Amino acid sequence: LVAALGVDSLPCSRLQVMLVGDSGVGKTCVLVRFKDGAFLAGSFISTVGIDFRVRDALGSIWDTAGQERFRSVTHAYYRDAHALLLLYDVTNKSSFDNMQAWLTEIHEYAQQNVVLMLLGNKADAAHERVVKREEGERLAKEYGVPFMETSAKSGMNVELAFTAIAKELKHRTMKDEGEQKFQLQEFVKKETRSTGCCGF
Ligand SMILES: Nc1nc2c(ncn2[C@@H]2O[C@H](COP(=O)(O)OP(=O)(O)OP(=O)(O)O)[C@@H](O)[C@H]2O)c(=O)[nH]1
Repeated sequence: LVAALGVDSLPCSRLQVMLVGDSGVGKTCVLVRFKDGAFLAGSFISTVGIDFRVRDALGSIWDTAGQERFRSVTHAYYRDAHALLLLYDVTNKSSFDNMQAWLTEIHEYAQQNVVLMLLGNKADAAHERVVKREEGERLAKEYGVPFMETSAKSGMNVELAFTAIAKELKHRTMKDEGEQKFQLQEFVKKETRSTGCCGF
């Protein structure tokens, strides 16, 4: 997992990362893209409850069901998560409107110091886009969370999202206080700028 996350070592053992957000926003696809470098096109198989796609001795990345009926199952896992990737779909307005409810839920069930990142997925689908990048940026700013747009289809920013949270977790658990503090927000801003995130 540590290698998959793109860092050399992670002092904190049993790291848990979770992907959350409405059904159909692309959580499973983002994780499959990260893990296998592939895109699951075509038929959409909804996740049931909770499913882990990446696991080793050091930790796991959990894919959760977005459907309301599984919510009580996923709540139970929130408090063990060290990091949460919260996704909406840029082609689905209600998935974006639901972000506030998700953020409230995270606040209620997750650990106070959980590493959180907001992702606007399906950025490749330019013609179907209904949520502007600026709207995502505004919401993220309001809640003080880092933000980027991703595409499981093209792979845009998928690895970067996992690398950014892994770097943040690594720096948080580092014993060496002399090390300069890692700034997740700054890292994300710089990296998304340098990769030119929205070239569609
Ligand atoms: N164009 C485009 N389609 C995507 C992208 N990511 C996912 N999809 C499509 O969106 C649909 C839903 O993707 P999933 O990854 O299964 O969604 P999910 O969030 O895991 O859904 P639940 O398991 O029900 O919570 C699938 O048909 C995917 O092919 C993307 O980045 N771009």
